[in-house]
Amino acid sequence: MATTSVFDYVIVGGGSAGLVVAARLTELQDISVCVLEAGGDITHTPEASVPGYGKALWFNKETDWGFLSVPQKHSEGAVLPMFRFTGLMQLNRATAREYDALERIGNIGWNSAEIHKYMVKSQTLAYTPEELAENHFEADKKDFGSGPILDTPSPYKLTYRDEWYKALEECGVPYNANAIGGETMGSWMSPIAVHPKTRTRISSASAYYEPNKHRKNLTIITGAHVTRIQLNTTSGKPVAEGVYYETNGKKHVVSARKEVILSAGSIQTPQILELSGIGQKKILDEYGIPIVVELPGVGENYQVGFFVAMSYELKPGHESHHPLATSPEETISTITNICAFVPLPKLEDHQALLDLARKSNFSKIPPSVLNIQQEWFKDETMPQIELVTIPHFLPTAYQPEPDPEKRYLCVCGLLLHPFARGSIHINSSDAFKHPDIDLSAFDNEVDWQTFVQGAKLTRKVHLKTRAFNDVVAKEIAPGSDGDTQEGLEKYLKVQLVGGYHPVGTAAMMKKEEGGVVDNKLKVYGVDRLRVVDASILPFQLGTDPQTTIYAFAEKAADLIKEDI
Ligand SMILES: Cc1cc2nc3c(=O)[nH]c(=O)nc-3n(C[C@H](O)[C@H](O)[C@H](O)COP(=O)(O)OP(=O)(O)OC[C@H]3O[C@@H](n4cnc5c(N)ncnc54)[C@H](O)[C@@H]3O)c2cc1C
Repeated sequence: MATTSVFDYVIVGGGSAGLVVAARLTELQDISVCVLEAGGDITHTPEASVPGYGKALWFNKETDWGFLSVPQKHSEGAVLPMFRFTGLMQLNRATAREYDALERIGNIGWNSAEIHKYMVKSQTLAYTPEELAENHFEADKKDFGSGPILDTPSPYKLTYRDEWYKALEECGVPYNANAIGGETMGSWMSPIAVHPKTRTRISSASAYYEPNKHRKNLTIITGAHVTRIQLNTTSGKPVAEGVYYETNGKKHVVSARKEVILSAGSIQTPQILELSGIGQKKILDEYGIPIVVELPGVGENYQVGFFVAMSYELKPGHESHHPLATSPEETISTITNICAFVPLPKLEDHQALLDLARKSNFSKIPPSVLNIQQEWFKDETMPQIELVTIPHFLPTAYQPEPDPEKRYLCVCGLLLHPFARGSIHINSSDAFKHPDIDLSAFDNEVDWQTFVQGAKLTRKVHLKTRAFNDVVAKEIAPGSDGDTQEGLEKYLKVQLVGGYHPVGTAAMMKKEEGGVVDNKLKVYGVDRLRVVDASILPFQLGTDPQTTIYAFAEKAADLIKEDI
């Protein structure tokens, strides 16, 4: 086995977080960084750069890992696809209280003011004054800086946008003119990450890597599958000295003079830790991996949220994505999302849900987090359900093919703060074998009943409001099956999708509560090893996570620089 090279920092994973850290560290010219990415560089392929082509990447071996969950025993044995490709590109932020909760559970220096500072650093408001007015978006300039991620409006105009806002208002959910200012409750249109001139997707690859790829101190090796961390255990506390990886069946090791940074995402970061001997002894023993650091929280605390989509046919005169459209101008319409963030009191039967939550025992949730989650559940303004409209056809058993003459609307209902805690663990010592991904979907009645109420709200908005009466011709799915409690619940179980936002498997929490990293993102019990990706989030945020992950990675880069 040959040592290929030595760098100051080795980053595992060139995704959303990893490339931000690489770009910021290599601003220091005397620091060398190597990023190892298992996938290829797809930044300029039409599938990755044209907004709306995202679906072409799902289940595509070249671009998606093809992860599947283990059968979900509380959801009729469903095996859910766990896509790992970013498809939509909504740039949303959580409420300020959610970021403050990071500090409330013991992570000093992680609060809304601090995260806001890094959101400002990473994001630029790229709306013209006319676009702000047209989108009823009262953005505050202090929430943006001149960072590489551009927040832009979709150029596609929805014919039913204002009716949708009014329909939500009829259901008690007001319009929110600045939902990225710290309070997300309400309905609004999400800013998107699409370049205003080229109409190409903005990602950490296009925004943080492309402009800096000429740097002599930045090396990216693609097709490099990291198999484990090189740990030196000869002098007391184990030290991360590099990583082992494989390219085209050839084995390599790359050394890190200063640190190894794991940014392999919520599914593979815990996998790599376990393969390296960091995790639960019982699991590592089972696969013959010598234990280096016993850290029971690795791979636990997995939260992903859940969603289900419903499908509507629009009345003549209303526009949406043409099912056969492929040009960038046309496919961009599929990411023109109006969304609504709905707290519990806006759902029917919310008192019953509160009673249920009070009586339930969530033994897998650490006490400090559970207190906060119960507090949010009661909160009049903390969203628990998100409705997202995606203006295109949804193939279902009810109607597998679109009628090209007609226009459709698909609406997803998401459970934002699930009480379920799943896990991701290795099932082999082979680094190429997918780990067991268990969402624990609906292992508790509170999640399930809240999800059902969210679906009822979705149907009410689209079928029972005056404002939307002239917009929807009919509901295709679940259609009349949704009129009975039994029929609706069956539909939700069959159409359930595991969320796209996995977090929590290397949580930034106290070690005794199941934490894996401290507030400097250092792995407990190991020197020179940090985690910087979505896995550090100890709880699910009620938002799309990308902007938060960029901000976390920006902060992580500063934390690392402080130690140089
Ligand atoms: C379909 C879909 C749509 C989404 N839409 C949105 C949205 O609209 N807005 C939003 O905010 N968020 C969205 N998300 C979520 C967002 O994409 C993720 O939360 C975010 O990318 C997570 O960042 P990360 O750095 O933790 O992991 P990733 O971005 O997944 O990066 C991890 C990287 O590590 C690499 N890697 C893994 N294992 C290894 C290994 N062993 N060796 C080498 N490299 C490895 C992976 O290939 C990957 O490139 C969406 C997600 C999906 C799946």
